[in-house]
Amino acid sequence: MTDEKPADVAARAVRRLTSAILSARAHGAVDPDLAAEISELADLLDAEAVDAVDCISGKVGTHDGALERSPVSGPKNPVAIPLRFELDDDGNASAPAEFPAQYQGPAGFVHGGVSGLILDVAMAVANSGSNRPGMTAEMTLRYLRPVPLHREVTVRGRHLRADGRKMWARGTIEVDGEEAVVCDGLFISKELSL
Ligand SMILES: CCCCCCCCCC(=O)SCCNC(=O)CCNC(=O)[C@H](O)C(C)(C)COP(=O)(O)OP(=O)(O)OC[C@H]1O[C@@H](n2cnc3c(N)ncnc32)[C@H](O)[C@@H]1OP(=O)(O)O
Repeated sequence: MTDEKPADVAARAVRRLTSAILSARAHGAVDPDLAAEISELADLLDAEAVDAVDCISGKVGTHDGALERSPVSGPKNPVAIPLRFELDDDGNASAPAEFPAQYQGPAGFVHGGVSGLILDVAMAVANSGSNRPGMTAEMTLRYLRPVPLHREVTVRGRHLRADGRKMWARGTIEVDGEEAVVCDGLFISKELSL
């Protein structure tokens, strides 16, 4: 018996479905009956969906935090891997990650934009872990070596320093202990209201 929420279970199934569609035989061909069945399931869920803005603002009682719905770490977001960040005593964030087929850029490797997305959140988590949350203002990415799909890599975020409303952070993706992608980010603190 698992205490996993139904939405998390559904999101995990959709992730597997996405990978399976991309990995289907005959270059992504999916059986037409199966495709229709998947579409019917989507129709069923869609019919029960609440207004997206009400959902984000919590008006319908579904607000459960940015991390729950994040495209990087959200267990109920099928787009997310999802990454589970841990914070050390200094507020540094780290998470193991294994990227499936839907994140592919060059054949066999992770898309560079996906690496940027992941590192943005890794830095944001580290800033928050240092009690300095903020909005991303600038990111500079250096791609040193390709990040392989289907292999465990390590994602890290580190809050570097703050000056007034500005925060600087660094994010890295490491493959076999070596830096493959390095991102320097500037964040600006800002009051947010939904
Ligand atoms: C628990 C963790 C949860 C994680 C959640 C995931 C979060 C992931 C992070 C994101 O995805 S954030 C979304 C992407 N980013 C945005 O949408 C930001 C859009 N931009 C803005 O909202 C504003 O431009 C911004 C808040 C960044 C700054 O606008 P403000 O009007 O508040 O700032 P202002 O113009 O007063 O500038 C304040 C200082 O920052 C500086 N600054 C602002 N933008 C800059 C920039 N882009 N580059 C360099 N410096 C910048 C500006 O020069 C100034 O410096 P000084 O104080 O020294 O004069």
